[in-house]
Amino acid sequence: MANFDKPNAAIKLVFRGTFIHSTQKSALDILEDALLGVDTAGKIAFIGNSQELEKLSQTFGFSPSDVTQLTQHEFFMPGLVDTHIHASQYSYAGTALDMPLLQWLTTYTFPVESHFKDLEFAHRVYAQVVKRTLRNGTTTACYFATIHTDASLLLGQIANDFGQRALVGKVCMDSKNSLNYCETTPESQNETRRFIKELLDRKYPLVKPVVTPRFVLSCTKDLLGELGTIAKKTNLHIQSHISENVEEVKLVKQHFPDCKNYADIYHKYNLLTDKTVMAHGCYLSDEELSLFRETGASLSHCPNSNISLCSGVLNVRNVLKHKVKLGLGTDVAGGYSASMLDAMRRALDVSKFLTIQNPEHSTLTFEEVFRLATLGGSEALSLDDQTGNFEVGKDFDALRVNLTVPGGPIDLIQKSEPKIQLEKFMNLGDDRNIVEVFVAGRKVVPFTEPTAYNCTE
Ligand SMILES: Nc1nc2[nH]cnc2c(=O)[nH]1
Ligand SMILES: [Zn+2]
Repeated sequence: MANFDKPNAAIKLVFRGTFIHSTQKSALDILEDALLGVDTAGKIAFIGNSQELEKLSQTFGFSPSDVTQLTQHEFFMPGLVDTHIHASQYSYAGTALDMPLLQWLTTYTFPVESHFKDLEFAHRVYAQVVKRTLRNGTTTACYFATIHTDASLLLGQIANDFGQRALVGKVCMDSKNSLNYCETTPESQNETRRFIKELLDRKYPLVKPVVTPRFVLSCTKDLLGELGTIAKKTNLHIQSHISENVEEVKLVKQHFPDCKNYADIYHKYNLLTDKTVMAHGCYLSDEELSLFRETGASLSHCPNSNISLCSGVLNVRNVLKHKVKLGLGTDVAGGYSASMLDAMRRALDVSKFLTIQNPEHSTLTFEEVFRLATLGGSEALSLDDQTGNFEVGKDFDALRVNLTVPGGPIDLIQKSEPKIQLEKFMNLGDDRNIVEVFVAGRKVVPFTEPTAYNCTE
């Protein structure tokens, strides 16, 4: 039986073919020879069996000749959700991975981020990262920008122009560092308020601000307190980093001797809410994970970054056992790849590495990792009422995947079942296989470039 609500908007797209997604009940739900309709508001109006075509076309008022048929080597899957990515670090992605976190920040990261007061430079980098991630199937991205308000607003504008769903954070940091890449406390507070107001005033349908203390070592207690208050008043998302690296955890303990543990510091300043996403968490204790569970805060697992900066290893199985919401992140440029396909592969690698170390460890399956990259990510960002899978009423955020594109990376395609096709795509595929990307029902890849971005760089 088809799933649908009463029709309340006209249908603009209907697809027939294989749909693969995760649900609450199952990491992998495969619908073969299915029909999915998208209404003019970009929402999934119905999903059902193609035998119901006649009835659905009458109920929803579309013509069966308008149905787009997928080939046998194609399927639709939900768009990928990158729960943690530094748009500003994209300019040096793939380089500078020879130091641990704290030295890496002062040697490479802060000098590059300082350049984003130059809006032309910011425009170039931000347009590239939005395009690259969209091409790689990231329909939702949770971005860190830099401390610069106007450049952060520009990132919001560019995501909106290209049609990517995005949470955008102007980074807050008022603790002195050797490079002077920081703000005063009042500056950080006032500019955060201005950033939130100006971004909300623009009424971009898919782009929202996120309160972004960089991490506790970059912020004074006054600033953390004020950011907690701002997030509470505005009911906005919050993002930061937690427990990524041993040296960082040690310093945090020294700076906050009164707090029980790292998670407790954020909690004390009202920064652990059901709209908080914290990156990494490699060294969180079971007690801290329980606090995440109680507050509804989530974690972003960034395996490429954790390996590349030799930071640590997150035990995802243990996080899931504690019922903490969890998604995947690329963490560009600590992670060298902006592709969520890479994040999925590295998540599997890390899990297998844990099994090598301890054969009792229960390795993640590719189905579970698929879930983390889609529905899990949307839950981690508290956007699962809008995106993450193909439930009726959600926005149609989707990738049309074709395993047999000419010159593509996947050979030896036999007529295989959808589950095998998905596994092949996850392990061997790349952006050439992502032939179309939809966000809220709008086709955003291939690009119909806004003319302002029409450059060949
Ligand atoms: N990976 C990573 N960790 C951080 N902790 C504080 N800032 C950062 C950053 O930019 N990247
Ligand atoms: Zn990060």
